[in-house]
Amino acid sequence: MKEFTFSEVQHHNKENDLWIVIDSKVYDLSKFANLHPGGVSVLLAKSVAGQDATNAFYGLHRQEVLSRPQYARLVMGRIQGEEETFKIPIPGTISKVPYAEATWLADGFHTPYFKENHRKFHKAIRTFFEEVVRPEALRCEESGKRISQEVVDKLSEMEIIAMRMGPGKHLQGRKLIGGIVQPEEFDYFHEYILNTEMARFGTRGFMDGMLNGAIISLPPVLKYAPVELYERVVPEVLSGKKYISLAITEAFAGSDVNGLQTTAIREGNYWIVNGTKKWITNGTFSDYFTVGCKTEKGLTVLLIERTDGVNTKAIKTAYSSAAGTAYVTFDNVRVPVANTLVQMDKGLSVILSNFNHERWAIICGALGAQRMIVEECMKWAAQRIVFGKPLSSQAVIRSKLAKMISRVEACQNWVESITDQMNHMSHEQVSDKLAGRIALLKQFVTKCGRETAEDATQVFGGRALTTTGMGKVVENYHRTSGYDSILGGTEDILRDLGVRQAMKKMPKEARL
Ligand code: HEM
Repeated sequence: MKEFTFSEVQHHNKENDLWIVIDSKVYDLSKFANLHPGGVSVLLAKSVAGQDATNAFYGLHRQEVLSRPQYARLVMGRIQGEEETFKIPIPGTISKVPYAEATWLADGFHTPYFKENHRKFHKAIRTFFEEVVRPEALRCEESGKRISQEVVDKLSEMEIIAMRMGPGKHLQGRKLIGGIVQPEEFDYFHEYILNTEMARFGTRGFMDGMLNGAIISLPPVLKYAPVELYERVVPEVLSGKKYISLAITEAFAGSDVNGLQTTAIREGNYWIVNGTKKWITNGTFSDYFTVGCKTEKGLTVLLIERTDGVNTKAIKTAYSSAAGTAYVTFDNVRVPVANTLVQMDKGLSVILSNFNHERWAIICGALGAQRMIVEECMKWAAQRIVFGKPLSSQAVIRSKLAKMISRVEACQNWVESITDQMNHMSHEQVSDKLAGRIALLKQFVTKCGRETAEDATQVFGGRALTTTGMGKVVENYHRTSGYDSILGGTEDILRDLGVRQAMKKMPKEARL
């Protein structure tokens, strides 16, 4: 790279002949100045034109701006004898910002839960997500387009779709992340890593679009489908060739699954299904739907294929339509009886037993996102200069940071302890012992997340209100953190469930 002295740079300080230095690199902005989104005048200011504008730059732009190809081209050399300080982290790097990582990932800390294999797995996942998924996530979040087949194929090659269903026999014979973890070794801490890592891009809509529909709709197929149906549908979904959604919620009934109005009426070897479903994640592009229907005596869960009479319509929501959120209608849909996922009229138990894993997965994602917001705020408070000092020199900002850190650390420890319990319990034990605790944990994590979203917005000020620029990650989080607090059960419902479950187990002899 060509080298310059600082005094050489200083001569180029006017329109059409404009150089600046950012972190030891010399940029020629002569042609770019008129195209600069922040305007030309700011670049011609005395403190910027021909000067070292590192602090001015980092007060106004995210680091990623400089790595965009159209801007990276503006570099013409570097200052003699100087080294760059702010290196763009290579994919897979562990952040050194205090509290930006869970303790188990931070240098010099210990963990009773995560083993060497989890660390290897984490490194591979973070690298893969940052190299392959992140660029796609940013593109889709903005355009509203669904995840491309190319990226889905890469996810399936790594067996990420299969791993997101959790540990189990569906992993047998699969080469997970090229063989880094053996199918029988894969546990809920591995799955926790997948869920937290995918939440780190500030792209909440895309995150649901990254086939979150499958993690809630395929488990009933894995558990209850007759052999023939299983052997056809499961390989298609886990290889990313077909998509699947859970269709339970209706405009008529959300958390009250008993109030569903979609009906399935038996006619010989078929069910005739009529009704509507709302807020169906991935519904706009799904081939299969795991559907809760009202039948003569109760509820039945059917696997319905996208055939005649099944229609989906995109619903506009607060987050990106990359999630594929749909309104689904079933009009006289003929569903083979062989597509019944559970013995007739036992549907409610299928739906309810599915909720614990779904809620836990949402918790992990919400935790990953909350932690990423703490990192954003720590960095911003350190680099933003106000009244001649870093933002962190203000006690009120430090107080907000303290609250954010305390919340995320409390959530982290509770999540790790519940995840450990899941590793040691059967499906039935989880339903019996953890349903209430997972419900309480979820409402706690999402409430903390929403409080952190509020604090982060105050810390970033106006920047947290724009979808581009410095505060874009906080803006996305503030706009979308409510999703975690609603999907899989609202906070109020979960608080109630948690306490009801505890009350059921109160010993009769307990007295003050
Ligand atoms: C290589 C040099 C630079 C490049 C490539 C660049 C690029 C950009 C881009 C892409 C934006 C849009 C917002 C974003 O995506 O972050 C922007 C905004 C802006 N830039 Fe620059 N910029 C450069 C240097 C500077 C410098 C030295 C200043 C000094 C004051 C400056 C001041 C601004 C301002 C005031 C805004 C508007 C910020 C806002 O809306 O909050 N830029 N710049």
